[in-house]
Amino acid sequence: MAAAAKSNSDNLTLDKVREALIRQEDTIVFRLIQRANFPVNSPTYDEKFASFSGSLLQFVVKETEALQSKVGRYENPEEQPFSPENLPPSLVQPQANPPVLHPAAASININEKIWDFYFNQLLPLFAVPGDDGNYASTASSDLDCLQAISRRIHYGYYVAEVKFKDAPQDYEPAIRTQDREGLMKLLTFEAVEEMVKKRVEKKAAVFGQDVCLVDNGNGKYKVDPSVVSQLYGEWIMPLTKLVQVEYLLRRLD
Ligand SMILES: C=C(O[C@@H]1C=C(C(=O)O)C=C[C@H]1O)C(=O)O
Repeated sequence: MAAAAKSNSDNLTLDKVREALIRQEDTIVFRLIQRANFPVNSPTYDEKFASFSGSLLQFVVKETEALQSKVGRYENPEEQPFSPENLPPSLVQPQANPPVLHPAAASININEKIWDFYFNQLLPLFAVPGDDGNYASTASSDLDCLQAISRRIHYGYYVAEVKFKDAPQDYEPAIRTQDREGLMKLLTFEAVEEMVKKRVEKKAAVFGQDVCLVDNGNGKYKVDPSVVSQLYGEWIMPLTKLVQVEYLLRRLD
């Protein structure tokens, strides 16, 4: 949870936000490993489900998000739905904490981009071709992956907020001129990005090996560690930065 980032905006530090991102890496790696238990299972996506207007996957996403919305999931700014149309309202009493983020965060949802790269580019890199008939498990496992990745990317709101608060004099001129490129330069730390890619590759190797009592496993990984590094380098970090830029552009509204 975003406990560190949420209690009070004065408690928000870049170190704490980065710690939260590091913990989320574990979740993402484990969820990919879980999804890799099943082959691609294309009928989950390609066939219309019963009398529903879309696929089994779309049905699972819509129904799961409706339930989660009722129990307050989307009251957290970093939780953004994939199927936002006609979501039922939360039945949970809103928390009285003072808001940490600028209200603009609520208008930034880039889940369409996440959905697109996940199914069209990432999934074929780590799920083997084939069909074992486990479509329901496949769909919920996909949603688990999508939600973990989406939360990590939309956590960019907090990263941007803390960077802005730490150096408003640097960010304000670029925000006033709506200078996307300038903002992107200000918030990018290439050395941090290189460390993130190396660390997630190592996590995928450590978490995804077969554990045996007699030796150190067979050297095979459940998800190729270089795919996890690619996931971060090509999609997760660029999209986290996109969320940061979108948030900052509206930060003075
Ligand atoms: C998230 C941050 O902002 C940028 C994005 C990063 C990421 O998504 O991991 C890493 C470094 C920065 O270029 C950060 O500074 O920690």
